[in-house]
Amino acid sequence: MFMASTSTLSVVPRFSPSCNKHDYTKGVKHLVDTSPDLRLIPAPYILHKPPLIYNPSPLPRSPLISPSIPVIDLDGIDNAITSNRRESAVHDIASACVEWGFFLQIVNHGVKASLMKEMLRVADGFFSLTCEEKMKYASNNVMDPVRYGTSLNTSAPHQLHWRDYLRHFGHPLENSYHLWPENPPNYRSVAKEYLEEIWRLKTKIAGCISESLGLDKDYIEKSLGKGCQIIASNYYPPCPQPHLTLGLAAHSDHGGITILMQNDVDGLQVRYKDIWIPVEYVASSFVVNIGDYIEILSNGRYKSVEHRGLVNKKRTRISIAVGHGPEMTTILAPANELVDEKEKPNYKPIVYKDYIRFQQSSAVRGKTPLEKIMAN
Ligand SMILES: O=C(O)CCC(=O)C(=O)O
Ligand SMILES: [Fe+2]
Repeated sequence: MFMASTSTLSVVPRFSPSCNKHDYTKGVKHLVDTSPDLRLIPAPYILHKPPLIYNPSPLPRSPLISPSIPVIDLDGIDNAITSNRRESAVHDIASACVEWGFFLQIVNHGVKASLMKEMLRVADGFFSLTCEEKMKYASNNVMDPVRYGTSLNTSAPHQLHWRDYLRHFGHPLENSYHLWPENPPNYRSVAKEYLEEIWRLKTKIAGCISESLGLDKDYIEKSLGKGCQIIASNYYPPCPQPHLTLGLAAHSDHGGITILMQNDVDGLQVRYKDIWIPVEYVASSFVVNIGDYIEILSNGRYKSVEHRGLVNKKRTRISIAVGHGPEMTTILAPANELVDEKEKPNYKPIVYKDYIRFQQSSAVRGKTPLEKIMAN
């Protein structure tokens, strides 16, 4: 979930109890709401040479240089009568992996459109609370079960990004439900229903990925043990100079399977070979990508793919990413079935919790954290 460039401005967001103007730790929404004439973005948000590093202008839609993200239809994949539907979904997933690493949009996924909308509404409601109320959830500890914050998810010094976020654990619900935001008043009930549905959807997708790797259908699901689910709601307000900054720097996700939905404002891009492809909004769909955990488990057959978030001048973008990984104490390592005498493990074993801490202990993103644990 994070940043590839190096920083020299070294702005460290620090949290203080009062809500003074231009205290950037209060969030970028607070900055925008309290600066009606904001025409230039403050210096801490300006990234070095962003047009060169990030090329944020939308790419022309030519099939040669701008292929579209594969769309996979999950309708009927668990129905014995339409078992060919499953075969074709598994086949489509395997080819998307070869072409894209693993990054796709899914439709007919079984989650009600009304619940998706409601989840977006309560996330928006949270960001619209007073600054004082949001700051009750602010914390500098990246492992805290509930956190409101701004910019990147690290307490290391970094240049600011045009994003506020709310992150908290989901499944297993009993560990953190009582700590989730109390407002808006229906936040907890809607987020609970949403996260339970997304957990089930993840199980369906994990089955297809396992099969496409030639593993038993429940291989990945079993490998998660009790599992770990983290929801990150991202809020990107309009930005007067979007070409000078980013909402979220290029990163790969640390977990196994991320299921993301967004409002109808574009901004997500995925790295395809060496160019950035915009992920266009498809109503009622989810964007699904694998993270570092599945890259490791597959011994590199499937690659976690870098993605990033751009901002725009006109409209607030909201995205809700739900990541799924194994229990925190799990040792990440390639599946035994996928390594043998000829094919050695390509990654050094590491405890999941330590990998997350390692990834979030610095502002260096891209795929650098994963490269650091590669075996050769
Ligand atoms: O805003 C987006 O679309 C990307 C969010 C994301 O990649 C994340 O939260 O890990
Ligand atoms: Fe991400």
